[in-house]
Amino acid sequence: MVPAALRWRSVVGSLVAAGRRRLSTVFALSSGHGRCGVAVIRVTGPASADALRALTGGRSLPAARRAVVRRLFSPCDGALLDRALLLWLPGPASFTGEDCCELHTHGGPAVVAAVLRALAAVPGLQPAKPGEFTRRAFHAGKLDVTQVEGLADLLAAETEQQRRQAVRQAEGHLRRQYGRWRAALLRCLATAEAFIDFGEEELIEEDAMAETVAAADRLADDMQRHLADGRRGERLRSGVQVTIAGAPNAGKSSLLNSLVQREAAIVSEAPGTTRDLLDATLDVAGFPVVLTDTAGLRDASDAVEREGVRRARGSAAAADLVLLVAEAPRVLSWLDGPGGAPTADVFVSEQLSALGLSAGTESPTPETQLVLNKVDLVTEAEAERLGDWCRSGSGRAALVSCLTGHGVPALVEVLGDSLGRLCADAAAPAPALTRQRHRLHVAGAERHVRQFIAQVAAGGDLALAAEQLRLAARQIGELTGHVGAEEILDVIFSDFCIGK
Ligand SMILES: Nc1nc2c(ncn2[C@@H]2O[C@H](COP(=O)(O)OP(=O)(O)OP(=O)(O)O)[C@@H](O)[C@H]2O)c(=O)[nH]1
Ligand SMILES: [Mg+2]
Repeated sequence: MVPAALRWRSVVGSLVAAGRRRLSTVFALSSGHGRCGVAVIRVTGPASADALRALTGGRSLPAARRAVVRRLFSPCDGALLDRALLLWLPGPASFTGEDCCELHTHGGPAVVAAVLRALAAVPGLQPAKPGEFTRRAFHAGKLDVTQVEGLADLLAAETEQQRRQAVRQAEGHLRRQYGRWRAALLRCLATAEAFIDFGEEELIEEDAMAETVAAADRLADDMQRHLADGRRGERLRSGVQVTIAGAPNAGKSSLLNSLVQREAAIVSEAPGTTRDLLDATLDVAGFPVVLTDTAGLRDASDAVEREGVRRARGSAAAADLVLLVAEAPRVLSWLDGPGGAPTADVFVSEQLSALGLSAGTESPTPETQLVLNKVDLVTEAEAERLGDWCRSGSGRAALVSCLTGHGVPALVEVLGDSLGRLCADAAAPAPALTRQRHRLHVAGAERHVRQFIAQVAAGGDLALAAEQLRLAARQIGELTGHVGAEEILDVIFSDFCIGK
């Protein structure tokens, strides 16, 4: 009878040799850290089968892709570690394209630590770096860079709409669109090159070139449409900037607190309470919002307040949406004042310029939603009159009392509709680009395609024109990672989880 320790040593010994001649195999805890019911530990690489055998006391591998329950032992001394659910996922039909296995162990930190120690003792195995599983999937051609980005976004998604956009990108929606464009570019390039080689011998039909130019034109238009999305996909990914602005004491900080449902900002009856910008994140109808409270806008004598006002104006100018807060009683007296009763739109633009928020000629005035606060201080009839007046404009009425909470749910609904317009529709058939990187490459590709068309139209050298198509295809290649992916992957994985 061979002693258990010796038996285990011989299992380890035979694996040492195997480990040395093979590529690396990596493992990591893929589920979250801390105490939990079940922890998922993943292994990928050629020694995955050895790892499974080493931890199950040399038993044969389970059937592929069938969950089995087995006891796990330390490969060093044969000690029982846990009873776990195992999955054997042989390549290439696995996430990474390599042989993989998953160990679903009990989630206690000591169990996880013991199983990770046991895996580290298997020859050829080493801990995975952040994003290493996904990097291997990319190198196996399972994912392109846009899908890797989609996965990163899916892991970071905090709202429902972000999740929807990210999951579609991870599933390959952008990949397919860019793949079609690249294929179309290569077809155009092939015809152009055939013309260069054989055109003079009249082996190519005359209208083949005209068709190629027409196809390039359609492609450039597709790219242009894709770019003209008002940054809606990027906004959904990174959050919509909503700035609360208005005169001092209008109730801006009170509104921020009502929307985020906590006392995030200081509220007081002294005008000029808020000095600095205060950000709070919030999920409105599944859309991610960064809500910013600002200093009340006025000509301040105090230097600190003046700086606050400057920052407030900057935040409003850069915002996707401004919530312009005004006090309902003041608006009423303004309506009854000598200026008569102009429409709500006129009021908004007058207010924007009086507060120094209208952008002038350089940048467009930000989208603005008027919010009339302190409706608890006006009569019901007056509130009704204000509501009608608001509806006379292009915006929707938002009469609230931050003190009583009246009208806040209706404002959230109005806000949700605005966000729906400002963000990409995650269910739309045409996927939206979600990063500035995408925008730069698509814009570059479109520019080259248009140059190709212009050069052909001008009767220029076809070889030079064809070079533009090659450059356009290169831009799309960089976008999807067919060209120069490593640097982009390094950036993406720099904040990726270990175990993914
Ligand atoms: N009656 C009434 N008072 C309100 C309401 N909302 C805010 N207030 C009061 O108005 C005062 C100013 O509120 P804040 O939220 O600090 O106003 P603000 O616009 O942030 O003011 P600054 O930061 O100074 O520009 C406080 O005394 C609040 O309690 C409301 O709906 N009704
Ligand atoms: Mg304030």
